[in-house]
Amino acid sequence: MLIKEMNIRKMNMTMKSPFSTSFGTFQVKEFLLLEATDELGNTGWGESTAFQSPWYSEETLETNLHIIRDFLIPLVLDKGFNHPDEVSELFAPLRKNNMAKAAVEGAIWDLYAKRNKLTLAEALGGTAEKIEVGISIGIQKSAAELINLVHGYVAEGYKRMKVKIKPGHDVEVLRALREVFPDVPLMADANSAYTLNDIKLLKQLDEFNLTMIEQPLASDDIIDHAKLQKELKTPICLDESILSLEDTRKAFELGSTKIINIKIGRVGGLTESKKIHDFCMANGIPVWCGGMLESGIGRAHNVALTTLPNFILPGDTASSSRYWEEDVISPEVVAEDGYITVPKAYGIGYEPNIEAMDRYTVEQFHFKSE
Ligand SMILES: O=C(O)CCC(=O)C1=CC=C[C@@H](O)[C@@H]1C(=O)O
Ligand SMILES: [Mg+2]
Repeated sequence: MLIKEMNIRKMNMTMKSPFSTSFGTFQVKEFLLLEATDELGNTGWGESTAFQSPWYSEETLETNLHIIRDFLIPLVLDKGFNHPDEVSELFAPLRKNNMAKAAVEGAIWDLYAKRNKLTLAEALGGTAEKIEVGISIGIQKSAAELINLVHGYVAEGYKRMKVKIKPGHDVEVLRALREVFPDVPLMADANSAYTLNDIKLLKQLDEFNLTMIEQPLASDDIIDHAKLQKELKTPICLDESILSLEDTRKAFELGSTKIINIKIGRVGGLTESKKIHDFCMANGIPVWCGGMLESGIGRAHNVALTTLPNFILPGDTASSSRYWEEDVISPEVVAEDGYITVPKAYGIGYEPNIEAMDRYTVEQFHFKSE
């Protein structure tokens, strides 16, 4: 498989409603889509999950554009690959920049699957025909508004509710939710908003029977999380702190986490995601697939990854229509009664909707080998 062309699209799409977390609020989403073409004219698609601002991680849309254009594309262009696992080996000498790497690697995984007449799920070794999904709900102005939203998502059949918390918006909100929904699978994501000084408060969360608390402490920490886990009944799930298989191993050995949220972009691609999945499966740590408010391309990659057997807990990959008036794939991703049926078409299994894509493309950068 020889990579002959790469195209970068800078996208600008507006979400139906703003999304608020402990680190900020956004509604306009600018991101990159990547298209790789081989010598036979097959194409594959990838998405960068970096946001415009370095809130969730240090990567941004612009740092990704720089790394992809100036470092990653020159490495893959005119290069032959037998398997997409070779891409992450090729990128290994370049430090971090995982979301940039994952975008390019993802396009090559899709290309590889299509070229070999496999679904991306099959290419990864996944077998599930449908996957269970939950929903992630941003911080709302009032508990009443949150309760209202949760009523709607429960009625739609989503398998678990994830709510965002931050200091001043935690115990009372969860208590209000639990009063109305005593049995709904519920978890809280703090996006690193607390420190060990908040142990007393975090211990109070044990009374709400949460499936897990996601990333309560610093985004680069695994030491304090281990101390906190000893004090909590509620399992800790690490998100931001886990950038690789190595991080996973260390967090597991320290006892910092009982569950891992795998985000393809955060860990540098599907190959690393699979390694983390396999390690967790061997060590009895359940995993689930996190979301980064992706368009259909990234969403399709998440669906494929989730078909691996240790994705035991429902992920964040909700229907396209939960985020977008119009998605950039056809058909759109649809969750029915909390399940997404894994598509049977080759590669990511959803067709890029080029007409729609063009409407949201602000700039393109094309690279072609002679
Ligand atoms: O619906 C989704 O795609 C998940 C959204 C979500 O929960 C997150 C997206 C981006 C950054 C964070 O706020 C958060 C997370 O940390 O998991
Ligand atoms: Mg998170």
